[in-house]
Amino acid sequence: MADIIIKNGYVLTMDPELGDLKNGVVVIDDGSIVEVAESTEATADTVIDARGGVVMPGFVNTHTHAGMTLFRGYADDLPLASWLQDHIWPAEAELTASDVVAGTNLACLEMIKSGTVAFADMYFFMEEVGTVVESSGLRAALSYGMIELGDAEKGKNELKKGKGFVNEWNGKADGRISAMYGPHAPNTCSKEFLIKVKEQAVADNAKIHIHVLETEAELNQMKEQYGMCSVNMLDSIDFLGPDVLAAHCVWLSDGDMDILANNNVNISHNPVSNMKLASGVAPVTKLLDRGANVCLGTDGCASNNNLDMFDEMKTATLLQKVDTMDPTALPARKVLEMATVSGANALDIKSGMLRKGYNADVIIVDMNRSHLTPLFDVPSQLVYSAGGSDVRTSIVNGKLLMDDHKVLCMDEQKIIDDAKEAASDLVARVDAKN
Ligand SMILES: O=c1[nH]cnc2c1ncn2[C@@H]1O[C@H](CO)[C@@H](O)[C@H]1O
Ligand SMILES: [Zn+2]
Repeated sequence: MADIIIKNGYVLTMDPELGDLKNGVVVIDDGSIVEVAESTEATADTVIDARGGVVMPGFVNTHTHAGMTLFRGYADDLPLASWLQDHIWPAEAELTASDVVAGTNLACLEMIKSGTVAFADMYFFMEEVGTVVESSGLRAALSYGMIELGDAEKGKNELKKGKGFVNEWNGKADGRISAMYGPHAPNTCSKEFLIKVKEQAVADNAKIHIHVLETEAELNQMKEQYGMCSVNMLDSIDFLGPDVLAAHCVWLSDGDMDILANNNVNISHNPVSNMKLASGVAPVTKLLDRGANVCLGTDGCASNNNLDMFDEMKTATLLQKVDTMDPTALPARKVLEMATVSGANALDIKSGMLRKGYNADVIIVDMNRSHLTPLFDVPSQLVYSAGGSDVRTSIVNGKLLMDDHKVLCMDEQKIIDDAKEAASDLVARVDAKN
């Protein structure tokens, strides 16, 4: 007897070999998908009727700072440098472990409700973040954000903290959690420090999550400091490879794109954040033309201001269309692939596709809604018309986290109340200091 059978739904497998099943079944047992077919002989403890819904792999959000949900709406309509240096960093200086717990719980709740099954996070108090993720039921690749600012002594401490986290958390929660090294960016971490980080990551068999060429200011600073851009500098120290998740990659030359693609670097595109902070437009279409693995992230809630991957997909495609002045750019199915298959590849998890042997990380999207009617093309509808609140059911690692819009793994109201309180106390502390 299997654990769960989902039947009567439109199964969008995202598996190029299997394609879509207009009326199919997905059978789940012991955390994995054991069958995806037109029908099944199997029986299960739980049978979910997905009539009127789309059964699909859940989303992989490849760049966020979950704890930053507490800063949702706190400092908007500002350029990145001032946003970060004058508002976010002073506020983060007051953050406590319990604030990050409250913010990360809120983020996990929001992600579960909007169909995200896995995310890559870079932040502080990561042990606490790990504990929250473990109990939420989600899957995550977590990293402690190391900011060294060219200070060798600070660098030593940061790397020690990063290493401590990697050694303790990589593979935890039945393998749902992986731990990465998180050097913040090439302009906030020195070349010498980045060399050490790479060495340590290789030694620990851990991946690296880093911001790269998010702004023109970073590009100019790097040229001044090193006589070359971030991508060239990282390439010069053999930093780049399939173990690297590079967030943003907005200010790339054609040569930089070749380097990233040839080194199989995973690129997290975060279009909403890039538009909100007016950072620029990442050359996604050109990167994809070069065969690069481009995935999708929301970035933190202070620069988005939500964690909804549906918003991210729609924005990604609209932005490429207007940037290239080509309405055929980044079609719906391709952007869905970025949000599922490519994200799973970037985090090296067997999710992002409904296929036998893959993780049972599955969502059901309710299509029986006014704004989703009529339904001619499922990928188009998901990308251009649907939103996070259309997600009805969420399963991660074979466990039901939300069933028919009811969250089963956490106390929704308590999480909202705790986050409200933590945010207002935090802002009061920041105001008292400044
Ligand atoms: O878009 C961004 N660019 C650069 N830094 C960011 C962005 N969003 C958040 N952070 C900052 O990165 C650190 C993570 O450990 C935090 O300081 C967070 O505020
Ligand atoms: Zn970021």
